[in-house]
Amino acid sequence: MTERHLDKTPTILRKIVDRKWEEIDERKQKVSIADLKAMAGDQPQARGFANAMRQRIEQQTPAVIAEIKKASPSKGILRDPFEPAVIAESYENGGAACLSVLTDHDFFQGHEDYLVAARNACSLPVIRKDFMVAPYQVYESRAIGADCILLIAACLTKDQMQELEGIAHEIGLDVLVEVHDGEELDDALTLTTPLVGINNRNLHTFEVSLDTTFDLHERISQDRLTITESGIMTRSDVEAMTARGIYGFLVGESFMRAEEPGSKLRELFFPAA
Ligand SMILES: O=P(O)(O)OC[C@@H](O)[C@@H](O)c1c[nH]c2ccccc12
Repeated sequence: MTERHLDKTPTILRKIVDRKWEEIDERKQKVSIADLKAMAGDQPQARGFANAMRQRIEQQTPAVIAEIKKASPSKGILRDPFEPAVIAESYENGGAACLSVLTDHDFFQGHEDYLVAARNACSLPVIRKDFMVAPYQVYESRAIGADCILLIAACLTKDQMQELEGIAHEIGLDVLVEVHDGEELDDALTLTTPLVGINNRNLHTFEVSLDTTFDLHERISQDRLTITESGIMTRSDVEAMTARGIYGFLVGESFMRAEEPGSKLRELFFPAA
């Protein structure tokens, strides 16, 4: 693979990506890419992820991607016991627009089965949250029923992102491209997807600053949908975003730590409802 980001790639991300390539090799021994393509082809039409986001954002209503995540490298275990189907239902009742499910095993304690269980428990579109580096994973995402995939600019070159986006769109998946700085945003804006996520978490230091969104959002044109990601914890964080015209959100931790994730979503985003 071309590794343009090698020197600036943060250690943890580097480790995760190295592990992904091993994992893909292991998986290829069990299920061939041809089998995955066939399974992907047998899936019913995807639930429109980008459309669900666009509809709300155009009405200037919060479009919340509610995340199902058991643990993270920076925070450890977030929720135990962890019941993806119960959480998914709760999120739908709380007014989520879409779901995000972590499927990475080794660093986030996620699983493909969690995505399947969550998606079956509700009618919301679901993004597979994982570290996509190869076409194999894109077909696999469609085969397990995902509606959208994540492309993280910090671990992919522009060419890789364009290739993976092309495959995703060809097989009916939406794409969310994630950036953390101006250079990554330049690459991301060469893609055709309307969904541009700005990660407030610095993957070198794990520090979170909402200024990342405020700064980069200025450079994103109206035809794209900005989604602010990570570190949204309070009602005033939400209001700081909507005051700047940002209505797309991706939130995990603050929901995962709440007893009722959907009630927490409602409290943060729809306090009057
Ligand atoms: O739990 P938080 O701080 O609300 O963040 C959610 C989401 O943004 C975060 O999980 C995330 C953003 N980009 C990622 C890429 C991989 C894994 C996880 C992520």
